[in-house]
Amino acid sequence: ISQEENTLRELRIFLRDICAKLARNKQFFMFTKPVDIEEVPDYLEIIKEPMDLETVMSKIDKHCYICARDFLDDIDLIVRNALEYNPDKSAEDKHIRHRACSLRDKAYAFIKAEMDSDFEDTCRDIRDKR
Ligand SMILES: CC(=O)c1csc(NC(=O)C2C[NH2+]C2)n1
Repeated sequence: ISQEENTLRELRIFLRDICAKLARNKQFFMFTKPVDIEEVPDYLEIIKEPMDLETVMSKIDKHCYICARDFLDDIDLIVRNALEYNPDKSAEDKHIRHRACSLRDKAYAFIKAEMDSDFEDTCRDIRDKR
């Protein structure tokens, strides 16, 4: 098995651990599964590229992420979608926007804490030459 495959396997192990920790957090339950269109019928009229933590987990297993940056781009998409769909001054919208910002900060903090930067640099080199 090539050194590249060893590196990408280790990346997947890191990302599964971080994604599981985010999905376990009760604060983020509204981000753990795709929005139910029966419950929120206008969601797909507003949000053109839905994303959620269960989908992120399945993308890890499908080898969609070659570096932590790719993973964080999908976390940022979850956050952006929540901010766009919940723009109002209402307490409910403010609450969801606050949780979305907390999700982003926790994800970035876990990556920074658990991944040394030269490991990410190695992953970027693999991505950039593919
Ligand atoms: C995942 C996500 O961002 C989401 C799910 S429901 C929701 N918002 C509401 O249900 C209403 C509060 N203002 C609209 N946002």
